[in-house]
Amino acid sequence: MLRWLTAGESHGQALVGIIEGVPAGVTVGSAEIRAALARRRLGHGRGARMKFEQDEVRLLGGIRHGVTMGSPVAIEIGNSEWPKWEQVMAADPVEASALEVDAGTGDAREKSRNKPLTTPRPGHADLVGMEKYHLDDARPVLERASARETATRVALGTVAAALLEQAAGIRLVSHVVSVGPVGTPQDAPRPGPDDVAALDADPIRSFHPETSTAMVAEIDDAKKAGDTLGGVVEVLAYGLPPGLGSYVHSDRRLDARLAGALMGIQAIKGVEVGDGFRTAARRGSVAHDEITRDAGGRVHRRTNRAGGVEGGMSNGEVLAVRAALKPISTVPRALETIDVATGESATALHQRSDTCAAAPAAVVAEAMVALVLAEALLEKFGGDSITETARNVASYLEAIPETMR
Ligand SMILES: Cc1cc2nc3c(=O)[nH]c(=O)nc-3n(C[C@H](O)[C@H](O)[C@H](O)COP(=O)(O)O)c2cc1C
Ligand SMILES: C=C(O[C@@H]1CC(C(=O)O)=C[C@@H](OP(=O)(O)O)[C@H]1O)C(=O)O
Repeated sequence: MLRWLTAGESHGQALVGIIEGVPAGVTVGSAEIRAALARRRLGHGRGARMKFEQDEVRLLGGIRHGVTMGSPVAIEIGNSEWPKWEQVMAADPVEASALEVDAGTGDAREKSRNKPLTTPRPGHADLVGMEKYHLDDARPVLERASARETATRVALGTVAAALLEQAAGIRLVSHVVSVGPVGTPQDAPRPGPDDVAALDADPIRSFHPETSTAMVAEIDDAKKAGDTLGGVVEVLAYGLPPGLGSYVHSDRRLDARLAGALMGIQAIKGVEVGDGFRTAARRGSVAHDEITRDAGGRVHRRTNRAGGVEGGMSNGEVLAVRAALKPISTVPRALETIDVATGESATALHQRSDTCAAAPAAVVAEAMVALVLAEALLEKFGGDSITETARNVASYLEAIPETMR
């Protein structure tokens, strides 16, 4: 069983993630985790914070000399901006004078950071969070509702991705399909697992150069107008064996688990497996993927409209899932809200913010898919060491009759 958990606040000292159930023998270390975290910081439309903040990775347990030991893997991501927030986000009580906004001593900026946030942003967790947890300040809400937490998921996803590749040769790639109204043409080529460097080099993680240019222009335009944008991201997984997940019960369906994991990312409002909503508009004769043999005699689907999942199970084709991201809710031209301190009408709080988070959201979506697939892979194949898992995958594939593969 693979399970994981994260903790930590956006402006806290550090984020922490633990993943338990990783077999021994997976080669992974801080270099890979740092590289994945760097990819999550990329993307045109990211705000100022991404430029000056560093992710400081420390592996606290579960990995020795670059190889997992079978014990829980614990990862800390330190926040290099912590000294500025040390008093505001201190775990233990601090002297009131250290937090008084107008005390006139110490770091005035840190003190202003402690001002109660009472004008909740429409579209963020602020207002409902204050109602639910009986708070008169949005600070404790936004600290955890913030997508800063996705750094931990990307770190844990890196461990899951290493497991998938080393046990079964599964490789993942993520890209941005649309930004606001600017979409990649339907027939544009999709990236393969060897295209990751090209995607990392693109300003918006697009695989289509003309669309990328238009996406960047759209983001610049929205930013100039004091506005924000959403988009659609896609994750592709290559090399999946058939049979991950199951049709036998709703919560074992791979598509249901992927959808839940993707919807669990901040600001994701829709998920599509394969052609999803587009399939609903087709007739059956052109909606499904005919089963045939390729030139090499291997069974495959002529098309992949299903996105690699049939009956809640991976079918051996490329897995393709998309997630729709709503526009950033901290809108610079500030939306109407109320001041919860007075009950009067106000404009929503606005500090620095991302204009569009599509590129990092793609990397986060890839991590979530890796975590779901790793869990499904271990569920089917087990193994306390990666060699045991790999052996189980190989013998399962060999046991599928020739007439079916
Ligand atoms: C990678 C990423 C970065 C984000 N950056 C911001 C941001 O800078 N400002 C903001 O208001 N929301 C940002 N968001 C979105 C908020 O986290 C999200 O709107 C908030 O959690 C409310 O969305 P929900 O209703 O889906 O929970 C970001 C989301 C992601 C995935
Ligand atoms: C810090 C990250 O994203 C943050 C996610 C976020 C939000 O509301 O979700 C708001 C912004 O933080 P702040 O309000 O402090 O500028 C983003 O920078 C990150 O992705 O590492």
